Amino acid sequence: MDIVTAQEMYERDRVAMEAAGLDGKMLMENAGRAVAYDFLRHIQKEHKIVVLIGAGNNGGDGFVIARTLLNLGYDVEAWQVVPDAKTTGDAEAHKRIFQASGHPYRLLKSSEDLNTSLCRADVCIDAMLGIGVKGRLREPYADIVRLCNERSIVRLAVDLPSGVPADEGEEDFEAFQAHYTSIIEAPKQSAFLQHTQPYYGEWSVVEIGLPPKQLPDHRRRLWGRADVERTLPGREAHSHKGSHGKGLVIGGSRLMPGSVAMTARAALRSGAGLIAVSTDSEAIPAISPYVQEATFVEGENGGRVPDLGGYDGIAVGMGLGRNSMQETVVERLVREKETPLLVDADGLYLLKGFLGELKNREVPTVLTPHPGEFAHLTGLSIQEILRAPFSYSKEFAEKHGVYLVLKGPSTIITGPDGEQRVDVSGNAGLAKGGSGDVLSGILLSMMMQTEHVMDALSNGCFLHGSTADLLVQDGHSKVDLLASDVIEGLSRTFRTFSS
Ligand SMILES: NC(=O)C1=CN([C@@H]2O[C@H](COP(=O)(O)OP(=O)(O)OC[C@H]3O[C@@H](n4cnc5c(N)ncnc54)[C@H](OP(=O)(O)O)[C@@H]3O)[C@@H](O)[C@H]2O)[C@@H](O)CC1
Ligand SMILES: Nc1ncnc2c1ncn2[C@@H]1O[C@H](COP(=O)(O)OP(=O)(O)O)[C@@H](O)[C@H]1O
Ligand SMILES: [K+]
Repeated sequence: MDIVTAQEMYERDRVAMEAAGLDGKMLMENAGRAVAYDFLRHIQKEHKIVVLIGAGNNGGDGFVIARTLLNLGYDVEAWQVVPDAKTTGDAEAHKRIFQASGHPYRLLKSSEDLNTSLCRADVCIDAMLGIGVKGRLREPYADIVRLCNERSIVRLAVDLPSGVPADEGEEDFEAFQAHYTSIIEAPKQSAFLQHTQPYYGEWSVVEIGLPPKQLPDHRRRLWGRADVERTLPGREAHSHKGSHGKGLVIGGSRLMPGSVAMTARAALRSGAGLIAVSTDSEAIPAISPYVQEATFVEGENGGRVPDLGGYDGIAVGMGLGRNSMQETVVERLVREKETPLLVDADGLYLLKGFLGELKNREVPTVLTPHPGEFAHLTGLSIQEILRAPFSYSKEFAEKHGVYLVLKGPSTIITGPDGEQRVDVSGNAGLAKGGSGDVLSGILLSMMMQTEHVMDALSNGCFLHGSTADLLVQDGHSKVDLLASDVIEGLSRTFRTFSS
């Protein structure tokens, strides 16, 4: 499913009209009806419903929604919150259809009148502003949004909660606090950002009849279960351990043996054929009982970088430490040009001095920072990154020729050509030390078994997050979940794909 900016959404509507002959009124009818039927899951016949209608096309959708619900026998009051002269075009046309169907609407004169209605209502549908919002809410919208947010009432939003910007980059806003948002056609960037996503509540997307084959490809999409089913590598009856990748994991130290142990075990649990670990010799006794299937390797004079020949993928950085000796390890790996490389955790800190060399690597380089690590790599603040993660990821990945996995509740995966995928699986049970180490192991394994790196990374993120989701539905809570539980839970997730 594509993720769009407001501009891209307008472009899609234009293409639908020009290339497929759909007209704006038709799209509005489709949108309003699809949203109304989507809302039925959240409303009951005995509910009193208030529909708030703004001046633009979002308001036009509101007239269609109110008419559809009235036709179905629901108790609906439609409130147009702006003067009649403000509604024009398709929205005005649908207002006429609404009236011609025998339905009256109320015009907002003062917010007290509306408040009386809201006091009696069980459900409030926000069809005031959608992707056309610019800047902070003006009156009367700001006042109405405050009234709605204060009331204990079910709040449903059409396309976007009014006031929430569609695009990333905007921080100064006030908005309708929805319990549920029915998004029209394609999720907007703000559905995935830490500061805007909470206004949406739960959400889903309704289809309104745009012609998929004619639409521009903005190369930014939500990665879901169906995509994983389509691209997840299988296991041939005649495969052998060499068919599934020989990986090297470099990291861990005397005081941090667990990280690299979890990476190695997660890689094996995700199907890697062979895993070798290069770590501090003092850490080996702690690691080997936990991953008996792994072998241990070392470089000359007990060094961290062994002979790198023969591996299908290398992951470096988990629990590695950050001194100058380890910096040399990262430097050597960056200059090694034959093996796909994943860099995480301490490796990312040490990588900063060698960013300029990444472009020279001839095989994929994958960086897996959380926002703090990405801030270190870019010199931006965490807040700046969270405000516009799509653009900063794209800029960085294109500039350095890397695959970037920017982790968080919505993980953004960006390719060196700027393509982006978003994974929203996972839950706050993963907000615990070690989750990232497990993800690195899964990603290393997927990279070695999948030709297409973007698929490998997207699938790996999905497997990690959806395992955590399965575990908290059954057997665990978000409080007790451990990173090592996610490793053992992978078997359940893989079984859902093979059955
Ligand atoms: N064919 C299509 O495109 C389809 C579109 N669809 C629907 O249309 C929606 C987009 O419609 P849209 O472009 O009319 O914008 P919309 O969100 O209604 O807002 C515009 C109004 O907001 C006002 N306004 C702006 N900022 C403001 C502020 N800060 N504070 C207060 N007011 C503010 C602005 O006023 P102005 O600045 O012009 O005075 C103008 O009156 C989209 O989200 C989807 O629901 C579907 O029907 C499917 C087909
Ligand atoms: N609240 C959350 N919801 C969903 N996923 C989360 C949440 N918090 C963390 N995660 C996921 O858990 C992992 C944490 O990685 P990271 O921050 O590197 O952890 P650590 O370094 O402690 O191992 C990432 O994959 C991230 O997407
Ligand atoms: K809205």
